Amino acid sequence: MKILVDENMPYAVELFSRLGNVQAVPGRPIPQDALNDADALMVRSVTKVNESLLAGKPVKFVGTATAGTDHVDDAWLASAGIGFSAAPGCNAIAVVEYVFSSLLILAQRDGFQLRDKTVGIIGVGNVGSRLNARLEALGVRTLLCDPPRADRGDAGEFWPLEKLVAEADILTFHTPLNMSGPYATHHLVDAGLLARLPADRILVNACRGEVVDNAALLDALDGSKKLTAVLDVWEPEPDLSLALLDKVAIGTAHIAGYSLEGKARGTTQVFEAFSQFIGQPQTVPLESLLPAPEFAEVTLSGALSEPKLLRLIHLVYDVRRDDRPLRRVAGKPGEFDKLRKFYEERREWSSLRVICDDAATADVLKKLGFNSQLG
Ligand SMILES: NC(=O)C1=CN([C@@H]2O[C@H](COP(=O)(O)OP(=O)(O)OC[C@H]3O[C@@H](n4cnc5c(N)ncnc54)[C@H](O)[C@@H]3O)[C@@H](O)[C@H]2O)C=CC1
Ligand SMILES: O=C(O)C(=O)[C@H](O)COP(=O)(O)O
Repeated sequence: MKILVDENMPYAVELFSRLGNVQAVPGRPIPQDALNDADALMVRSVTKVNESLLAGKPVKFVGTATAGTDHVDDAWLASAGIGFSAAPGCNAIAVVEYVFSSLLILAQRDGFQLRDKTVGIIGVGNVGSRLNARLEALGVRTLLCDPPRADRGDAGEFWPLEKLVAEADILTFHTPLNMSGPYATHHLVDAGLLARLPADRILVNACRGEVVDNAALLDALDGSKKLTAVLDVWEPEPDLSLALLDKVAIGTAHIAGYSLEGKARGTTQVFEAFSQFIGQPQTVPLESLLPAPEFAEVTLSGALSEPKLLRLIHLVYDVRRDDRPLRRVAGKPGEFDKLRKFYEERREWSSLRVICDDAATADVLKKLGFNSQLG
């Protein structure tokens, strides 16, 4: 059995070799001839998986080591009898930590406390619900918008997007890209929404570029009303608007989900789904794959202020390390994808043991996802 894997899937060659012959290939573009004798294909978000890629090929299973699935025509896969699995939630923690780093940097730059702001979360799934829990642990007021969950009658208080537009100081988007239907998200942020947004708001997009009309956002950022934008995703990728990059406070190359843990979970989730599909079920504990972190333990004295939290989280991940290189290379062919391919190792907050002398601090840090303890 031949299994094609995207070369940007850590641990994929090692794991899938347990099940067959593995070939690692680039995902954008995927070499067509490699598909001619492939039984299974493991991709990331940069590979469009549809009839034109796979019709007439022997592929029986497709896995995507990603949370988003807008690059996969799953209806066509089902009609062609091809098995499919994504990796829901694999990198949700990484996206949350990206958003926290960004917001605390803006708080420091603009002289505000996050806990004095209201954060509107649009899309309260794996990312949005974890973000909500961590913001609540810090005492930040949140407003949640998730019409599909509201319509399903899920527990919790869900609001229409317009309430968030009117009341939230910060709007952060964590929806799938839905091109149509009752819950369409394509250009959910358009010129009209941007015009209704009061001054001095922060907008974060770490889901899909097309959820925000990038031309309208550029116009808004060029206008007289103060607006701050953080963009990890662009319309289009990889050829983002250089004018827009110049105007955003933080801009990165679609790496919000790129913690080592997040990428490794993506690989293990599709590996486990595929091993099940072929009748050889196997599970892989994440700890068996991950190396020891660079910084494993720190001690923290006293109560937790936001500036102290900013310094602590930036021992693990500071989003500015990803903003600078994008500004350096944006516009040069191939460089966006290179930043993603040669991504410097990044860990999640849980990799850092924090020994605290203050019980309340230890408690908050645990709720935020650190491995904290009273020592
Ligand atoms: N920048 C990055 O590196 C990453 C980006 N993503 C993107 O973020 C998206 C969200 O990720 P997850 O939370 O893991 O997905 P998820 O599927 O767990 O959650 C998405 C939530 O959005 C809600 N939703 C759907 N349509 C909506 C609408 N019109 N308005 C408001 N809410 C709506 C859904 O009901 C669901 O609760 C993914 O679909 C993916 O496109 C995900 C991971 C990493
Ligand atoms: O999981 C998702 O959805 C994402 O957006 C991924 O983090 C994107 O990473 P690649 O699959 O493009 O490497």
